[in-house]
Amino acid sequence: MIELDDVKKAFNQGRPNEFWAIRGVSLKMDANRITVLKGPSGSGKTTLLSMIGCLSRPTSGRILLRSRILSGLPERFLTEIRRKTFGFIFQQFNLVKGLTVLENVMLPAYPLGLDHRQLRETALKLLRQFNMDPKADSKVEWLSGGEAQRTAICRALINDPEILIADEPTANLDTRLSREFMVIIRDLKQQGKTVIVTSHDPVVFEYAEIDTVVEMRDGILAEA
Ligand SMILES: Nc1ncnc2c1ncn2[C@@H]1O[C@H](COP(=O)(O)OP(=O)(O)OP(=O)(O)O)[C@@H](O)[C@H]1O
Repeated sequence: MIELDDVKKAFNQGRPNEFWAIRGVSLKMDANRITVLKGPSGSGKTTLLSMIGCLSRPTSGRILLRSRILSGLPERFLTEIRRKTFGFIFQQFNLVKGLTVLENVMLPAYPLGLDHRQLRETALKLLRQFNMDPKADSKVEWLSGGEAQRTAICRALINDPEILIADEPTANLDTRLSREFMVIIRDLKQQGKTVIVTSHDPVVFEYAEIDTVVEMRDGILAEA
């Protein structure tokens, strides 16, 4: 489903502080699988994930989604693919303070211009699924860690993405909540989602339902 072909990424290219964060990664990720990118801090996991999720572009090499080359597409196509194909869960969950749980979940769908009432129904349905409906009208700043996590998951799912991308999703969670997160990920896979997670948390990469663990070191794949 996703193919990386000798992908490289440089920051500050051509300047004295030029840095190659990804130095040539080739990788295939199948649909409906859970893939974990693991590796030490600074090994390039987030950089690689953001290129897969069309949040940034490779300096060289190709990224293909269902055999379609993404890396050369103009920005507006890339944005559209990003919105419709990917759901994102970030380490700090990145919920928008001052807004309610329901408003946060609806946010990624606004640019798609859907009917507001229908969108609200979809968001409430997701919140019910994750037992967050009693908190729909609460401001996100008052949520517990587990509630913030479930809100972030609902938000990532609002556009019914095929691929869920999670960057260090358990970094701020205790072991119990981290395990709960993995159960949710497993359920999402059973519903047909493809999941790509970066993590250096053993609760994540040692979880039995993981299909593939890809290890990174200094911007390349570590030898198995
Ligand atoms: N915008 C940037 N400009 C310059 N260097 C960057 C930039 N973003 C990342 N880097 C560098 O690229 C390297 C890889 O960073 P990345 O965030 O991908 O690592 P990571 O494996 O996700 O680390 P962590 O586990 O700590 O999140 C790091 O050395 C980082 O300092």
